[in-house]
Amino acid sequence: MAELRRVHGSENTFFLLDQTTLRQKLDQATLVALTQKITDRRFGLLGGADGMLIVDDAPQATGAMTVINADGSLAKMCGNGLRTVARYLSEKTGQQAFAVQTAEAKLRVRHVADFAAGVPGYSVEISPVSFAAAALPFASLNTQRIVDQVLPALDPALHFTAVAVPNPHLIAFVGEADLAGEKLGALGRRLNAPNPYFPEGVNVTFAAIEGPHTLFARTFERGVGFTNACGTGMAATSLAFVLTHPEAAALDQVNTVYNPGGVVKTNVHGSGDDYWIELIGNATTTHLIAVPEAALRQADFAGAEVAATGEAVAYEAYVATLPYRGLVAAI
Ligand SMILES: N[C@@H](CCC[C@H](N)C(=O)O)C(=O)O
Repeated sequence: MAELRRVHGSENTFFLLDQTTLRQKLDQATLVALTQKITDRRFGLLGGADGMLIVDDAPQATGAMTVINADGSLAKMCGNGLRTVARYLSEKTGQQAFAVQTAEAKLRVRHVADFAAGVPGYSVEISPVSFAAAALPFASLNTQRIVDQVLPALDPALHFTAVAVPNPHLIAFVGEADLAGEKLGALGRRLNAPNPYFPEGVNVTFAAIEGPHTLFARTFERGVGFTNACGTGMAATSLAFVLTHPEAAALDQVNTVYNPGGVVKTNVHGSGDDYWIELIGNATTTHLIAVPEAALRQADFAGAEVAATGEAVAYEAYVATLPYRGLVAAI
């Protein structure tokens, strides 16, 4: 039997598969086909998910994480997913603080004991950070760097910041009306279809500044569409917040970033162009799924045994205590 987990960070949902527990590892094409089928919102397992997290061995880290978006595309990083992988590896190995190998970097992760009552929390490092056009990549925008800039080709008035962490993000600070309106979806769809500006697509986040060190963020994700939260998006947005709104945010200060699925804490560190961001939030396991390995290879879940962990109840009770639930309902 193979074991899968359904996990989430701020209700950004994934299926987690540890390749090291299989008799024979799944190849890349099989993993992509499995991801597309299991995450499908209409026909997938447990209502689908936003993507798949593949755990594997790593020579110089406790484990490795590969991220596959719901559409089958590979992602360089996933902040919410990394917290759930950190939890999985922490419980597997007994380690509280260790490193996980991701596509471009070995990142530090650690257990956070006091995130919220009944809600396991983890802290993860988001890096490397780059503003270079080639790192996102972007083109045809008459600039080599986008920080607090109006880009008439994208919108006549919004001020954008673009940063790779190392997956690509485009951020604009907006009023709450634009969080709920059509603008984010239209821009996200446009920049994730064939387009001359972000040829590999981009995660687009709109964020409202709710007070000092406080944001509400909503993301249209590359390879997925709207998600309840994007961890790297909230980390990248926190960096943009520090750089463009010094009256409300600063380096080495904790930010609270609310999102449709919950809340995270961020802290931006570094200087010059050398930044990294700490992302702290829940790492919730909602289901354990046992499926014969042969069926897993065929993405056949007809005989899967699914057991709820009960953690969803504690998480929902926690989220109900958070502010901005009226805004969430309007989104
Ligand atoms: N939800 C994730 C990001 C997942 C990858 C993204 N869609 C991409 O393709 O870059 C997060 O929590 O960071």
